[in-house]
Amino acid sequence: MPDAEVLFYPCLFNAADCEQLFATLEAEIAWRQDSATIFGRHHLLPRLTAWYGDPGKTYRYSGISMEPLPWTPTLRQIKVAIETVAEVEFNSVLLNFYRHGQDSMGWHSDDEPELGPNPVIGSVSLGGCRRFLLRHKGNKSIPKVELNLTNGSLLLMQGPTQHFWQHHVPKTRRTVDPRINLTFRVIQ
Ligand SMILES: O=C(O)CCC(=O)C(=O)O
Ligand SMILES: [Fe+2]
Repeated sequence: MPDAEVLFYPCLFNAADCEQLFATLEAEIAWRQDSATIFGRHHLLPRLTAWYGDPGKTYRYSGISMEPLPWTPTLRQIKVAIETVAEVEFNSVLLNFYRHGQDSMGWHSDDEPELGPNPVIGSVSLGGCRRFLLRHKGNKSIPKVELNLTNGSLLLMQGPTQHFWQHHVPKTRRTVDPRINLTFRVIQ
């Protein structure tokens, strides 16, 4: 991929660990359905979300401001596991719960100013496999890149990726298992 640094580890966690991590996170995370304000109108987000991290690492996007909840042992366990691969110390994590195929994430870049100039995003997937697409923002002749974010995988996006590329998780009419995604971040 030009103008990007994207690394994919299909099996960071084994099947037994994935099952246990999914069940714990599904039960213990304070999932909520937020609404985003677009042109002055409120829209429920098509997924559940939660924000955990070090105290004071406030996260703002689409008119939402989230104060982090404190790390749980399970979140710390996942954080430590991916930090050895990413060689970065993350201080916060945005969690997404895709309940079914109609839950999704629209095209965006993770380029909020508080993420700094070249953010490292460590994205862990648990549960149902979903398609993940990347498209170049400037040059439409560069083909889209498609990945299947499998159970137990880690996707690292770093370097200039967020400047030049957007990504999304499309809806699907297929029957898919619920999916938990954790995007670990460094808030400046
Ligand atoms: O669910 C995913 O794989 C993508 C999540 C994402 O892009 C985000 O939280 O910024
Ligand atoms: Fe993202």
